[in-house]
Amino acid sequence: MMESFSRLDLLYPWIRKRWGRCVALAGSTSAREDEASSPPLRSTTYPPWPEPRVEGRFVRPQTQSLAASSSSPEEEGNNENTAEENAAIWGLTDLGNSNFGKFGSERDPHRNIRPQFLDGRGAPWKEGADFLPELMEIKMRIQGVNVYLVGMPGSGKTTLGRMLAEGLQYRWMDLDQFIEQKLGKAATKVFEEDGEEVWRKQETLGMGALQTYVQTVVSTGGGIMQRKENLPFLHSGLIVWLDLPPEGIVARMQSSGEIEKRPLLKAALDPVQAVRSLYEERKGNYALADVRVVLRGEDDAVKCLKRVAHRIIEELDLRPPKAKMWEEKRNKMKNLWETMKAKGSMTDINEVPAEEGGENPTIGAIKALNQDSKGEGEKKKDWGGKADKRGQKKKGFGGAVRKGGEESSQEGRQESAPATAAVGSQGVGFGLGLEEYMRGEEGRRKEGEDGEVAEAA
Ligand SMILES: Nc1ncnc2c1ncn2[C@@H]1O[C@H](COP(=O)(O)OP(=O)(O)OP(=O)(O)O)[C@@H](O)[C@H]1O
Ligand SMILES: O=C(O)C1=C[C@@H](O)[C@@H](O)[C@H](O)C1
Repeated sequence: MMESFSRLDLLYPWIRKRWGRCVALAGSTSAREDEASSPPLRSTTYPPWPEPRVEGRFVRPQTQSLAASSSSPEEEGNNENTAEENAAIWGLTDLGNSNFGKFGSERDPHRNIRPQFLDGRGAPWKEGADFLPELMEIKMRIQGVNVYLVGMPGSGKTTLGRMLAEGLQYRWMDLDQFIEQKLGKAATKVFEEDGEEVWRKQETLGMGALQTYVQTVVSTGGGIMQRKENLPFLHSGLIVWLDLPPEGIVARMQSSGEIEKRPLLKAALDPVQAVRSLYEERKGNYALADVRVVLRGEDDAVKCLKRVAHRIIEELDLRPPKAKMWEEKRNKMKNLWETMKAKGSMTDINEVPAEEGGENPTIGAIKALNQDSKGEGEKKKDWGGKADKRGQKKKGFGGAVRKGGEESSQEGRQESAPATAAVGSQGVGFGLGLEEYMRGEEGRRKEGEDGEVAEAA
């Protein structure tokens, strides 16, 4: 039962940090060790959830329908766009019946409600309250940035993503579902009828659209780390790799009947071998995530989520992965915001001022994608600069599966992947958090004290 908020609840993360976690978390490297040394979880009272902060703030595009409402967000005192408007700015114009609409702040079903702790299938998730303090601590420490779950198909990104979003009281979005709804067909059909490249472009555009959101957990597609143009987007948030071994993936899918629902996987002669070779191909790229969570197939979703929470906190403690980058981003966004304010409005993404004398690489990537999708569509290079041999032949997950791994051994792929530093140097660039996030907690506190926005961090 929920009880009233006490001061101890607020202090709990710090108390735990000082006395509890040094035993529980320090130096634990394997998932099993994590489990064994978890701090005793308490059945806790928890504070009322704060009002979600306004997200998705952006200058309205001057389209016919929107021009009447406001040309200057400041004047109207309401400068948040709907999800569709943000998506339109990023080139996603035909959202149709998309899931994405749910994430518009005004219509967010999660707004103002307490977490109900349902698991991925809608069953009550009673144990959730036990590790709510950990979730609260994560929420405080990541300051509203998005969490991107990455990992192999079947690793639990959808299931755990929903639960994590609920626990953090974030929005949740499944990128696969979003694309499927936008294109009006299942991923497998897109791969078969239009080719992998079409899917991959939509993934990148979707990631771009998400850059105007904060406080969102995104369950990405299994191939998201395979494209370097997605990395600046992913690195604008916290990337969590759900690392479930191939055996666990196949066992889960077999027991839930999912394998039957995936015709391409079903067609594999040896599913474990097929998943394993895909895993080998990809693990070097997944390893660019900020947090790797080794999961066990036999653990239920609540246990898995608990491990996810522990690992995120552990990683934030051991080597704060993004603090510096987030700070830089806030500053960049502050400059951008001020420029946009000075202009009164912005009509086109192309008008975003180039940073440091060059084109913003993120925007450049989006533009290139848009152009490419209009024209012939030249063959993309993959990470290591090699031409993508798989092209339309590979049917994503299923394509690799069917080939039983013969094609997927890519020695040297890991070495050829750009280092995280190189990713950082592309500049996470654009889009996250906007005004609220730029100011950050400290800025907001300071604003409260002296009535004006202060530099965050
Ligand atoms: N911890 C868990 N315990 C048992 N089953 C799980 C667990 N997590 C997920 N599952 C089940 O495994 C299957 C795959 O999970 P899920 O769809 O969440 O993975 P995913 O990473 O989103 O996959 P994809 O990338 O293919 O969409 C589902 O049937 C789901 O119910
Ligand atoms: O692993 C992959 O390449 C894919 C996984 C799915 O989530 C979808 O994103 C799509 O089917 C491709």
